[in-house]
Amino acid sequence: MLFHVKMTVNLPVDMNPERAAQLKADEKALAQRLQEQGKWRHLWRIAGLYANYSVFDVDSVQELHDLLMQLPLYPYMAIEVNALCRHPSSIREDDR
Ligand SMILES: O=C(O)C[C@H]1C=CC(=O)O1
Repeated sequence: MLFHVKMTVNLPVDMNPERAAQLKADEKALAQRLQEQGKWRHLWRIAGLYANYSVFDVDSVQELHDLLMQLPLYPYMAIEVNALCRHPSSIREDDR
């Protein structure tokens, strides 16, 4: 199942810089692990914003929920989720 996810990060302006750096490093490590596993299929920066558009490929809504909740930056994110399905005009045979 594919889901389009928008994540907007809002770190508190008074957050300790070392704490912020650690959260970002932990987030990057998990994001790269999930990409290697094929769960986090696309990750794009939204130009000009501390935000991304992502596509997740998961087995269930519950799995998506659990992945998002475990992101280190989750407490500081606004997240929007849209379920995707195949477009009848798509020429990509490998997309579900
Ligand atoms: O930078 C972001 O968009 C937030 C988050 C998503 C992946 C990652 O490494 O950090």
